[in-house]
Amino acid sequence: MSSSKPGVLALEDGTVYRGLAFGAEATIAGECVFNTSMTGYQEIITDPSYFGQIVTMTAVQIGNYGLTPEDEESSGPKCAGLVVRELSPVVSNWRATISLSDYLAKNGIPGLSEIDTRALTKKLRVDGAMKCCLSTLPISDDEAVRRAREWQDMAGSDYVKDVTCAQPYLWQPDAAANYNEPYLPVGTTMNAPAVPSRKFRVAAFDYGAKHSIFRKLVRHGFDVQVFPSTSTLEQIREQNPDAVFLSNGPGDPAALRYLHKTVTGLLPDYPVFGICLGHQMITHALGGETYKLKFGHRGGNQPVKNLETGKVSITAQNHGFATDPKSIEQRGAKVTEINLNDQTVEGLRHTSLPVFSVQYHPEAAPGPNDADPLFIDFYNLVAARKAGKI
Ligand SMILES: NC(=O)CC[C@H](N)C(=O)O
Repeated sequence: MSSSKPGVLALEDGTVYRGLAFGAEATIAGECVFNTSMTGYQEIITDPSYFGQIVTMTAVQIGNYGLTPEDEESSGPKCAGLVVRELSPVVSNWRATISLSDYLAKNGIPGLSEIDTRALTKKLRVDGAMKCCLSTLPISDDEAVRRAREWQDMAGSDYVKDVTCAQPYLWQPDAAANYNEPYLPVGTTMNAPAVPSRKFRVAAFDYGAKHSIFRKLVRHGFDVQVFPSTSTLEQIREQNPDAVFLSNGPGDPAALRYLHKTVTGLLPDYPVFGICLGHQMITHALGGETYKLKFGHRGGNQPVKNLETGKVSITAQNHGFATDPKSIEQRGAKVTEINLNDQTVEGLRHTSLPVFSVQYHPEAAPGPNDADPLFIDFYNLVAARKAGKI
């Protein structure tokens, strides 16, 4: 429940919103973004791609089903702060173990409610993503605006080093996997898709991955060895994986030159599947470019058209940067998917190597599961490579 204590959100353009504080007592600055998902606030808060960002939820009431350990997408909340219209005064869900406010307080993240999130979202859509300051402490409007302006923009910064794993490890299938399948009747075990009898070993770069992506890979026939982002080509080769996966992650993709270099080295040797930041790393590894979108795509209702099949899927997304299509078309790759809202690049495929990627999150969590077939495509690609067919 929100306290009766005031809190403030200030944008770098001088706009100030006053509301009620919840979560931790803190003053933080970051990039102000909005997410249009109707459900899944826990998965959003714990998605490491939001590192450095203050997330505004456009759904009008947040917190009504609480939080549960199985829904964590990483070791804890990763966004810098949370802004909502109404924080639910009740938590009503048999799985809930903690309220949103207590969870954020426990983890040092401030939240702000009673904000006109529709006005804020419209502003970000018109003027673009902005630096901001969120405070649940008694600071003046001027001080909050000053802190917003002082924040060092994410452009040029490496955020991946703050969220990647410390050591390589083998992903262990966990009980939470059961909760992330669609249409699972409560209390039953999962009616799993036929897992192929032959398993492949995938080396997965953790740039700030969500747990659900590893769960999806396991469910589609992969043993997942997770590697820190700084792992070298030699460390990967030593493991002799059948394929490489590049995860999502936070921050500016252009700033990560050491990752571009590693991926350039991997592309000729392994089947590679990249998502979101991983897709952007493939872009840069090929010598292509990424650029910042005006206000990004964040939510579970982003329409994507596959240019090869004509099929449209509704996807889960969370990104502020995109691939420049011309820059990759000159480098041996082609655009396979576009976002129907703004025609920006959502997928690419290399024309001669077994390499493909998507800008969206095929693991959803939260979001629709339209993109599930991509995991089957990846498995089939690896199988074809192992059989010497490609
Ligand atoms: N979800 C992600 O991997 C985001 C990638 C990148 N940080 C962006 O905002 O575009």
